[in-house]
Amino acid sequence: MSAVLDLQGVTVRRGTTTILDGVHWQVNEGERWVVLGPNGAGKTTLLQILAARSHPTAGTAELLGERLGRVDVFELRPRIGFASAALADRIPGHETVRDVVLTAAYGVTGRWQETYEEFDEQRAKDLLAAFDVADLVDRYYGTLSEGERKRVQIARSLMTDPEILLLDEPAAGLDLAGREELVGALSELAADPASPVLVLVTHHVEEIPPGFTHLMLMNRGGIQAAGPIHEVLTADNLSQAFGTPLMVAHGGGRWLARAARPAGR
Ligand SMILES: Nc1ncnc2c1ncn2[C@@H]1O[C@H](COP(=O)(O)OP(=O)(O)OP(=O)(O)O)[C@@H](O)[C@H]1O
Repeated sequence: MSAVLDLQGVTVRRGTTTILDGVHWQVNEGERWVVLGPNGAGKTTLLQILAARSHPTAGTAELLGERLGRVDVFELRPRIGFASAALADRIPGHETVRDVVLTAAYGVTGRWQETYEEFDEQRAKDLLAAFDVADLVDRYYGTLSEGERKRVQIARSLMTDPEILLLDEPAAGLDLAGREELVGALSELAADPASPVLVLVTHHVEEIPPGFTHLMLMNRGGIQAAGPIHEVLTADNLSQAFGTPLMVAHGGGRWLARAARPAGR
């Protein structure tokens, strides 16, 4: 069985700066990955490659068996769901929630003159229901709370029934209740065998939904450690990646991290 994502020596340079430095990484069918790392580690740059929105400067990236540089990215992108703050910023505030989700079928963010089948309409409704926002279907996107927007964005990213789903900091900006609801929804997504391969980027171990199976810890454009989450998410690995002594605890399917030495001592 070939890997769903296969990066071999992926390097990204911008000018004289090396942002990703020889990344080797494989993701297989059924896996649910968290990518964790400090500011500037290269997480967003990595996701841009995985979303077929950027090419490596060196090395090879195979997404769904297709090598970047040898494939029409416009055919590849609908097979890869992607939700990020940058994409969300392009959604017009006057778009209805229904259209925000529906327009993903054409890979656009504003409804124009496309026609949609009843099948598309039903799928959009089902996805909104799956993320508990079905009752918002006629609301304008610009009137939603941040938590509601995040759920709509994830529903949108699943509209094309992708084989990979990339989520860039989905809990950023949410309050505690909003974060917990989103973590619950993502945990259900992770548990569903019909879900695509999931890759979730975050800065915080508290945002890792139960059911995520693997972790890649990034640091300075490289991989600090990668593998099954219970092997990789250790105090030593986390402390090295974030450059400060940290402790890690696990319970009830959730993770928690804090300074190894309590503040003030
Ligand atoms: N076009 C560019 N030219 C020069 N440097 C860049 C460019 N794009 C990104 N960088 C640098 O590459 C590094 C990695 O950026 P990236 O956004 O991938 O990190 P990140 O892990 O997503 O960070 P954060 O957690 O803060 O979002 C940063 O130091 C950033 O300043």
